[in-house]
Order: sequence, then C-alpha cells, then structure tokens
Amino acid sequence: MIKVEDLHKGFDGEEILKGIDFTFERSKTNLIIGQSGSGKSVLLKCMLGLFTPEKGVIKYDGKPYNQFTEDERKDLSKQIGMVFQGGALFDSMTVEENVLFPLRMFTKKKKKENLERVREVLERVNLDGSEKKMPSEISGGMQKRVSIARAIVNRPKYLFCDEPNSGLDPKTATVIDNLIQEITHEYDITTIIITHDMNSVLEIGENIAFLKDGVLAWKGDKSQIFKTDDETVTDFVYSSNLFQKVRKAQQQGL
Ligand SMILES: Nc1ncnc2c1ncn2[C@@H]1O[C@H](COP(=O)(O)OP(=O)(O)OP(=O)(O)O)[C@@H](O)[C@H]1O
Repeated sequence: MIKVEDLHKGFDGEEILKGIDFTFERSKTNLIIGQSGSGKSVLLKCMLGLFTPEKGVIKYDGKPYNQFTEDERKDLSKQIGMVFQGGALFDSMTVEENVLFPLRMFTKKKKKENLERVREVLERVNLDGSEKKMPSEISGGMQKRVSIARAIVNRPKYLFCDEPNSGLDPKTATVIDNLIQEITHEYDITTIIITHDMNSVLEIGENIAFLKDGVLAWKGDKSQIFKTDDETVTDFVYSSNLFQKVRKAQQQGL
C-alpha cells in the first residue's frame, strides 16, 4: 500500500500538485486519470522518489519515505517494477536478455537460477518459446508482455505502469489490462497505472484517483465513475463521442 498525504509539488514557484491525499491499495489496480497537464506524471515521479515534494508525506506500507535511510531507499527501488509507455525494451537484446537484465543488476544469484526465473515469468505472460527473439521480431502486444515480465521478474511489491496500453489495438489493450490485473492479484502487488484509456477504467478501475489541475477531484471505482453526476468527472469521462453516446443511450433506457 502507498499512502500519499497532503502532497504538494511545484516547479519555479508554480504549484503543480496542490495537496493530494490518496491511498493506493495493495492487491488492487489503482488508476490515476485526468487531462493532460493535470499532474499525473508528477505524482508518479514523486512516488518513485524522482521528485522531492515540498510538503506532504508518502508512506510505503506505513513507513514515510522521508524517514527511510539511504539503504532503505535502495531496497525500496528494488521492490519497484516499472512498465514504461513505449515498452522501453533494449532493441539489441533478445526477449530473454531483456527480462534477465534487472536480475543481473539487482541480484547476486547464479546465471542458471536467474534464467530459470526468466523462463518462469515468460511462461506466466504466455511468451514461452519467444526467449531468443529480438523485440523487432514480435508484435506490439508481445513487446508489452516482455515489458511486464521484466517489471515483475524481481518480485516487486509495487508496480508502476505509465500508459501500458498506448499504441495497442483495443482488443490487445484489454488483454494487457487483464494481464496486469491478474498479476496484481496473484502476487499481491500495489499496482499504480496512469491511463487516458476509458476502456481501461471500465475494465480494471478498482481504485481510481481523478486529478484535475493538481487536485484530487474525485475518487472511487469503475462501478461508481459511470454513475456519478459530479460534473468535473462526467466532463472528462464523456469527453469521447463513444462514451457520450453510451451515456445518452443509458439515459434513454436503450
Ligand atoms: N520537471 C518539470 N519541470 C517543470 N515543470 C514540470 C516538470 N514536470 C512536469 N511539469 C509541469 O507539471 C504539469 C503537470 O505535468 P504532468 O506531466 O504531471 O501532466 P500529466 O497529467 O502527466 O499529463 P499527460 O497526460 O499529458 O502526460 C505540466 O504543466 C508540466 O509542464
């Protein structure tokens, strides 16, 4: 669980995050949504320890980050898995080498043991048989799977995903969403996902933080977000034509 309390972060005198309070729950897919520029990435980077907030506290399983020792901060970074927007695979490495990379960086285990773990996670994301392929030889959806396998290979407690669906067709995007959700439950991970995709909200929105202009404007889950009359939320949720039509049809009882 990651708890953010009264978090403030700004740049050059301009306040970007204006006192965020939110609990990212364990074993849940926690989504951060909101328009461009609302502060989603800044919030994520504060949680990753990349930005230092001016005010407020971030607690990892109850312990405030500002009380962590240098060694505890290093340990925390080992407990974090990251799925980047474009997948961010190393082009010149095979699938296997990509997934092996964090193990070689962070563990002192023997290569044979590490390779066994790589095989295990590749199997979990249904990529067995693709070990020796290069990223350029596999589809976008498969690349995202590699990226997920690499993020979980060190058994992280926290998984951060920055728009894991970008660039995928809707069907593949849903498969990737479901995979992230299954892994979150299976391994009891606190998963935090930035997304612009309302399908993802519908599919895996177990705990949602909606940011507007650096403020937590709404929180809830997928069953609540499509029922709320809060105009700030509906303006955002129904900003796409498709969702406007669904809303109209619902209101007309179609
Ligand atoms: N390192 C930085 N220095 C100065 N300003 C920054 C920095 N990082 C972000 N900002 C500003 O903070 C604001 C929020 O940016 P942020 O990237 O968090 O938005 P976002 O909600 O993630 O948007 P998007 O959906 O487009 O990625 C923007 O005005 C941005 O210019």
